[in-house]
Amino acid sequence: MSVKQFSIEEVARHTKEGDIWIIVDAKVYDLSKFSEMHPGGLSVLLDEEIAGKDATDAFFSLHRHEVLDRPQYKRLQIGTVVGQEPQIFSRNAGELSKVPYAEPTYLTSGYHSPYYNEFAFRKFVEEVLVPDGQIHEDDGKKPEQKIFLEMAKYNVIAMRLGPGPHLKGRKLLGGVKPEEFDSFHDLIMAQELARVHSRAYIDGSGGGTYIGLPPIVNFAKPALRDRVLEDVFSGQKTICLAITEAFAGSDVGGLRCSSKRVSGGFIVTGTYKWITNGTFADYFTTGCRSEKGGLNALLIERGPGVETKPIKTSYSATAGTAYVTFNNVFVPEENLLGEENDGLHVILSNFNHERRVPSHISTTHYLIRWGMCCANIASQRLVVEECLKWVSQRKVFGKPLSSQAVIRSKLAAMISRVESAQSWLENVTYQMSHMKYKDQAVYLAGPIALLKKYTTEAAQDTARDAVQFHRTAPFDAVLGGAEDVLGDLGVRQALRKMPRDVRL
Ligand code: HEM
Repeated sequence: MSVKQFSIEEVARHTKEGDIWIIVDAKVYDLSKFSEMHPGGLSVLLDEEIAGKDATDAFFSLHRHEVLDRPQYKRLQIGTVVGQEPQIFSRNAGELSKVPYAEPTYLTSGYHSPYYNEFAFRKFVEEVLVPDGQIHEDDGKKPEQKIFLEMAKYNVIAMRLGPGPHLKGRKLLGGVKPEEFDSFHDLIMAQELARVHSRAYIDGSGGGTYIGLPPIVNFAKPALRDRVLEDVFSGQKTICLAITEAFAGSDVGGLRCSSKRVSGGFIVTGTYKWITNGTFADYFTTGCRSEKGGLNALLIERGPGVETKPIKTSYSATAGTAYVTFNNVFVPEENLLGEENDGLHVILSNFNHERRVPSHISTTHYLIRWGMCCANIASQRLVVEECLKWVSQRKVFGKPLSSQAVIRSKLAAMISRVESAQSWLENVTYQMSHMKYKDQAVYLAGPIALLKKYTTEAAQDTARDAVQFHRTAPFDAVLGGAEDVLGDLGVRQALRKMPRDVRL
């Protein structure tokens, strides 16, 4: 389709209320009708530097590029400027970013990595998960059923459980052979999933499976295991892990929910809180107190006596976080996981991607912590990319933010943090993929705990720096002058007042 072309002089004739044209990146926009509805107001568009002019710099100093890609604004474009070509393009789904440090080195042109072969997951994330994620991050609803089916089609649900025998015989996304799927594939998936920009949605689309299914893989009787695995891996049903109580928090040893032996099974009564995916899960992997004082690990199926209510958390309700009540629920014998009264072992061995391994309380969560590090570091990298873009396009007093040394110094710290965390993560992942499973807990639980500590501390520093660039929360830290700018102002004033007659 040919695009209409306008001369700069023609655009310059449209400068009045009800008749405003502007140019952004060689594209001509007719804002005549939109100007009344413009969230930034009419007057800024009527400004003599804007109406009828090339407003590219002013536009990118205030908006993200994606504003122009939204259908309702895209149609405001009526043509292009004669002799000019657009220079700014959005990255297509699956493509790599060209912004420095926006990709780990193994994905950056010109760099090498000792660790990775190619594995394409980004296209799936950006084409399938991102659009649905953006909708449900806002409306708080469960990810669409078609998303579970799409993930199932490429065995993504099974892959999100990490390497292990559950992948055997499956055709995996990216053509990876099941026996070759290792911790680095796992890392790539976790990091690419962070691109959805919605932690809650990622949890909603598989968080419960990640922690609720391993006990089934490892401890359920074959008939139950095969049925549940088929239901979950095919995207038909979902599972969650219910082991945190209002009374006990995450202290599984202190669980109060009770399971009483009856003919053919157990009767379960109790409540669980903060259960990810609980509002919609079909299966609940639980630990319940046994009459002998230990725990019974049971798979409870949604049915009579099972009630789930959403609870408010600090992230979106799309994760399906629930308060779960079991009221005299009958659980058949075949849904017992592992041995009776030995549920603590089942629960503490959880998060193992592979077979049954004796576990120790202090090492229990190391794999889940490793997964959190992957996602967290990837999110920090996204922040670095956003900040690099913003400081280059945002103009203050006629100069980009990046012209300020204090801004560049913050960026240097952000980049250093993310690169060091990624290198440490890759080293730990290399150990994971070369160590026998039973050795991992012994050698890696400590380093992963430290990596997690370093990563989350770094993320908080990076988030604090980033909001200074973007003029958003934390409220008082920016209102009345951003901390870094005020710090610089204070020191510069002190330096001006330095007496000439003092020396060390
Ligand atoms: C194609 C043209 C434009 C479209 C579609 C557009 C759209 C929008 C939208 C959707 C917002 C809400 C915030 C956001 O989503 O980023 C916004 C805010 C704003 N726009 Fe525009 N805009 C256009 C051109 C301009 C121009 C040329 C200026 C010139 C100065 C301008 C000034 C502003 C201001 C001051 C705000 C408020 C920003 C803030 O709250 O920080 N806009 N615009």
